[in-house]
Amino acid sequence: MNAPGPHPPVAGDDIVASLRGVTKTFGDAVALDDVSLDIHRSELVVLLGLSGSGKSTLLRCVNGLNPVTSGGIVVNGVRVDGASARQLRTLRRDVGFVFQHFNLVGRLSCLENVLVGGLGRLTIPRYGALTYPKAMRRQALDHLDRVGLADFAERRADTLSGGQQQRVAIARTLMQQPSIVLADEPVASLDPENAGIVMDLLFRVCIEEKLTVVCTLHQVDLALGWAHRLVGLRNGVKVMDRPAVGISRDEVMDIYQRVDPETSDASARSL
Ligand SMILES: Nc1ncnc2c1ncn2[C@@H]1O[C@H](COP(=O)(O)OP(=O)(O)OP(=O)(O)O)[C@@H](O)[C@H]1O
Repeated sequence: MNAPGPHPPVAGDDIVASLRGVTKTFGDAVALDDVSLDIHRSELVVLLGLSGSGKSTLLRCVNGLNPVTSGGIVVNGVRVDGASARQLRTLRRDVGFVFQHFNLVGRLSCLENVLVGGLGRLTIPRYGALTYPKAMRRQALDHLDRVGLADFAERRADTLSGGQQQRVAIARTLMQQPSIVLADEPVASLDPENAGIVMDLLFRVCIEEKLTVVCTLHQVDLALGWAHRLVGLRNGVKVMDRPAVGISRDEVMDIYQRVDPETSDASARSL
């Protein structure tokens, strides 16, 4: 596997997702606290922070899975908070989601799992790979080839290793033809070697396709190697938002310092 990419310049300056003063609470727990953030087209943003700092909640707010408590989110021109169910369905067709646990249908073949990514473009449901249009089957095979799994097309997904399953999930996301990809700790359940391979693959194809990516990650070195921008969360507060170029590992590790809950707000906001 090649070394991480050289931080290619961001292709566009236009903002495709914008969060303004977003707060999300679950009962008494404040998962996001007045977070504002702009994501630019083709930008690769990595969210870092301790477990429970609000990273997954932020991703889920962006595609409307978590309604915000206050504040506003606009994605591809659509106001997510307050969007109708129909608007959300349309939005989600354009926003791919890569999950930690892959979310494949284990009893289906790899090819059919990838084809599922294209369902949003069809008007009637399909059962079995052969019921999809031939052009889509060819496309799905191409995506499997791209992630190095063309030979596994007919294999049941649940017979693959975790790393292979995540590669199928990446092919499924490509099949969806999204403009934005949200990835929630996509390699958290993989061993370090496979984590590196899968992350390199995900970032590489997203950069090649000029996709906008927001990814939560605990692997700081991978984030430093690939991301255009690093955003740090601590106790739901945005404590860092910087281009990845020029930032040191120590500065990134600062995000992971535990803080006294009595003073966390003040110290976090002052960063
Ligand atoms: N559905 C929920 N109900 C209640 N509390 C929740 C819910 N989802 C998240 N939280 C709380 O919100 C806070 C942020 O959680 P979140 O999962 O966003 O953190 P995270 O940074 O993604 O953590 P991890 O790295 O472990 O995935 C935590 O205190 C969590 O317990």
